[in-house]
Amino acid sequence: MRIAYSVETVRTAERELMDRLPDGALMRRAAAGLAAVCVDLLRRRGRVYGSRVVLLVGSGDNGGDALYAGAALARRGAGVAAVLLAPERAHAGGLAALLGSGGRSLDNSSDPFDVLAAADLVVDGITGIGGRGGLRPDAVPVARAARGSGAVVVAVDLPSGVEADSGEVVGEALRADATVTFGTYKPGHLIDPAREYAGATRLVDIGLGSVLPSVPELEALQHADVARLLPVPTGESDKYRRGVVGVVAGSARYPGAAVLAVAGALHGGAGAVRYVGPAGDAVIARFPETLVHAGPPAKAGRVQAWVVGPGLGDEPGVRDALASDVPVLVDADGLRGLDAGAVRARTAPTLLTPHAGEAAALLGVPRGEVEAGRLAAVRELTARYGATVLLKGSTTLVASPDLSDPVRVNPTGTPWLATAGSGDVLSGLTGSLLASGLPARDAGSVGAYLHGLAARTAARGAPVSAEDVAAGLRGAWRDVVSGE
Ligand SMILES: NC(=O)C1=CN([C@@H]2O[C@H](COP(=O)(O)OP(=O)(O)OC[C@H]3O[C@@H](n4cnc5c(N)ncnc54)[C@H](OP(=O)(O)O)[C@@H]3O)[C@@H](O)[C@H]2O)[C@@H](O)CC1
Ligand SMILES: Nc1ncnc2c1ncn2[C@@H]1O[C@H](COP(=O)(O)OP(=O)(O)O)[C@@H](O)[C@H]1O
Ligand SMILES: [K+]
Repeated sequence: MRIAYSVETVRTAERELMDRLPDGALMRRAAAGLAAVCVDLLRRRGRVYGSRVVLLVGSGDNGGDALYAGAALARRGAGVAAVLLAPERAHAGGLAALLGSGGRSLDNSSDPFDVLAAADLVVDGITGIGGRGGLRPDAVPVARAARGSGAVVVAVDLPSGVEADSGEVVGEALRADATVTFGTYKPGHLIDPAREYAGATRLVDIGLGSVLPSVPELEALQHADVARLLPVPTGESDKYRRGVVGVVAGSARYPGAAVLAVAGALHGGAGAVRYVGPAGDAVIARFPETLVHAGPPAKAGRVQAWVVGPGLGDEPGVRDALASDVPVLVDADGLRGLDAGAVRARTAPTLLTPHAGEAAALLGVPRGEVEAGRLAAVRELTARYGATVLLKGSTTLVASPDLSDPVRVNPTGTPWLATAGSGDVLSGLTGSLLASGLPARDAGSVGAYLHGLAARTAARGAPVSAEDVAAGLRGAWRDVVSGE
């Protein structure tokens, strides 16, 4: 499991650890890890000795890390120059170490832009967890010059300008090729758009693990975590014990959504899929194993979980599903005008699966606001609806209404998933996991994980259709179980 903590928690833990260690020990550990990554990157491009390294140094400890790492690189023969954005406030110990190791700081007469243009590697130490509100105007020109040079850009702790706690990028930020972070990931490393600015992220152990609380802010499942959650039939199982998932989807206009949701549902571990709606013929033609019923859901027979909404148009069904006493996943058209009171009144779990546009409509805000602030949006939705929410998109998040549960971030997936109908497959799959007994947060995060993995494997750099994603689900399940 990859986990992330908020800045406040990280600072508290750092203080506790610092009290037990000699002065400067944490920064030395951080800088050593940072220097090792820089050495590795320089070696891949040639060699360390004689390479040209530029440090962008802000006024805080983030700049201190950069200076100490720069000193280590200078000792190995790199030519290291520091661009001090606030010369009088640069980390004194770090600056002394750099100068003492043969590095230099650029004074006012030197042109940082020439030096940046010739750099092999730029270390971004402008801001880390202390940065707020995007890069300040004085930092913008050097940040742009760094990005515009042919150098590899390595961010210290976080790409300067991104918001560590939310993953938001509210102004200009410096896009890195790699980010070296310390002690633990922060939300900005896992959530877009900040995650994209970070490039490949490496975590350096500085001993913080022993003082961090047991419950993180965010968690990202990995193969082994998902494998433990997958429902597997035993000798005692029969199709009803494995769970029946009811799919209320499709309309005369969108029969395909019903087919795709059923395709997903057939791969989620339930023992049977019951389809309810007007697209029964299309469903049976493709999946004869489906139990079809024209509706309404209340008369369709017992199920262990409902999926309601994909391609539903104005067809009925949402109210029936919500009135049931089993878990319900509400997606797509089912989310239109969804009554928060009706959801809150339910005794069984509800899982809402909006994309950014649907989330924005539910919250009454512009879509861009949800895309820019995914974590805040998913939390607000769980609070308003008292339901578990899976917010789809470039970073899929799953949050439960219980605030003590870490928000789950899905680490699989590919932008090729942005294709019509792939969300229908996800809702069928996730509903099937709900029917086989997974709690809503687990069903949502396992569903997103398998879905993203199937898409990534199916795509391998080329476009995929929603059908391809559904067809890849069995392989994804096998990969997870076998640990590949
Ligand atoms: N604590 C520890 O044990 C360890 C900490 N470590 C390291 O310390 C880092 C945190 O250091 P930090 O707290 O000094 O803050 P930091 O990120 O350097 O920036 C704050 C400074 O930047 C400024 N500033 C703010 N916003 C800005 C903007 N938009 N654009 C430009 N400038 C802006 C602001 O200045 P002011 O507002 O005062 O003008 C403030 O002085 C952490 O990320 C990690 O790298 C590691 O060594 C491991 C051990
Ligand atoms: N840029 C992206 N990167 C990764 N995944 C994405 C991106 N955009 C969309 N997706 C994923 O693609 C799927 C699209 O679902 P949805 O928007 O409901 O489409 P549809 O309604 O056509 O089925 C979701 O699983 C979502 O997380
Ligand atoms: K930085």
